[in-house]
Amino acid sequence: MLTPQLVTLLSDQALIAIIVVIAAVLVAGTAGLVVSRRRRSQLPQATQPARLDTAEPTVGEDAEEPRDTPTRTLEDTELPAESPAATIEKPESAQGRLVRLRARLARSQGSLGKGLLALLSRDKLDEEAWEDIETTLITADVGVAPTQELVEKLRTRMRVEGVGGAQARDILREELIALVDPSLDRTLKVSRKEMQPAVVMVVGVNGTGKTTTVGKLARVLVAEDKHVVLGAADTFRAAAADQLQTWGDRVGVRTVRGPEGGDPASVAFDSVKQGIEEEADAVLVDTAGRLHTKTGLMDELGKVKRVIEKTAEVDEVLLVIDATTGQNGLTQARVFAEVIDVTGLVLTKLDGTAKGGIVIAVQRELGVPVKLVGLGEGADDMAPFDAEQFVDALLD
Ligand SMILES: Nc1nc2c(ncn2[C@@H]2O[C@H](COP(=O)(O)OP(=O)(O)OP(=O)(O)O)[C@@H](O)[C@H]2O)c(=O)[nH]1
Repeated sequence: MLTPQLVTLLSDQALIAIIVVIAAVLVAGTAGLVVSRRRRSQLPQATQPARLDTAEPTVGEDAEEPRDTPTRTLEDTELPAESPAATIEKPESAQGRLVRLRARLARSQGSLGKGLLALLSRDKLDEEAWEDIETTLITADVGVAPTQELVEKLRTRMRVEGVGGAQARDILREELIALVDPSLDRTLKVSRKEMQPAVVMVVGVNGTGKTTTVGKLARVLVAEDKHVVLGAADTFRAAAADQLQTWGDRVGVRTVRGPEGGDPASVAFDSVKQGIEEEADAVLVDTAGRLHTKTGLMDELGKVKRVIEKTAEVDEVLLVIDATTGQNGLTQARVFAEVIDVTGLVLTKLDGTAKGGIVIAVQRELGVPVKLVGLGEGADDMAPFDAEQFVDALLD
């Protein structure tokens, strides 16, 4: 028989037993979970390939959820106003630039200047030596007629004045300077007239460095505290206007542009109008040179000039020639000179050629002075041309 005490004792023991069993079950369960978690975390990721959803969109399904607001275009996006003053550069003044760039010129033209000097300083100047001098000059693109003229003068002076290393250098220097012609007026007409800005058109075959020249010239003028406006009349190549504007932005100069493929004459007109309104000192107009026929070129450049002249006089037409193109450059120069009155030449890339003689040849050919020379891709690597400094650099 179960007494009440026994019942109480039994139920206490049963209670304890139940608690022990529950505790054991709980402990075992927790341990199992920990172990399985550890195992999972120890498995290398690579062995757990993500499950791929292989359902592919079918025809008519949109790639993304339809939306009820239209996608914003680039034009709609407002850019934060930029403070122009923060990025404006202070260009180097043009004065003394040729002196800074002299070493570069000397390096590229070493074979011309030093080659001539070495030949002239020989103990015996025989026919062979004179022939070598002629070849050196022709190879440096001086041109046949100026070469013969120079050799003739050198021969006479060396005979009359006697030969010696130091004298040879002086004679050569004098005769080269005479050939480059220091008497030519190389001043750029870039000063404001009574009521109007000076207008400069920059022309030349594409790739010669026209846009770069306009940009560099703008810097020269800004360094002289001149107020400049740029005209991107090279509407042929979209990037040309961007390129020009970048040059302008760097020195805080406005660039007037038109639509891509638009009428260059109308952009030129607008830029001059802008220059007049802003009372600018100078308007520099970049033009396209990508014209294959002389008639096309004449039509375009002639029209640009005529349209500008409705409101202002064109003060300078600068023809840009790539010095590395040699005879080709001369041929191009001739064509341009036939279609427009060129007032000055810009010889670019003189740093990249040993043929500095092109300065002499092209001036002779066109009867127009070289006014500027490009001596590198740097923003201030363009200098006003000076006959004496140029020859000194050749003979350095
Ligand atoms: N080394 C050197 N490179 C130059 C000089 N001048 C211009 N260049 C380079 O020549 C290349 C052509 O210059 P651009 O100014 O684009 O020529 P462009 O005549 O305006 O050409 P288009 O716009 O295509 O008609 C650029 O890479 C310039 O950096 C120079 O004096 N020396």
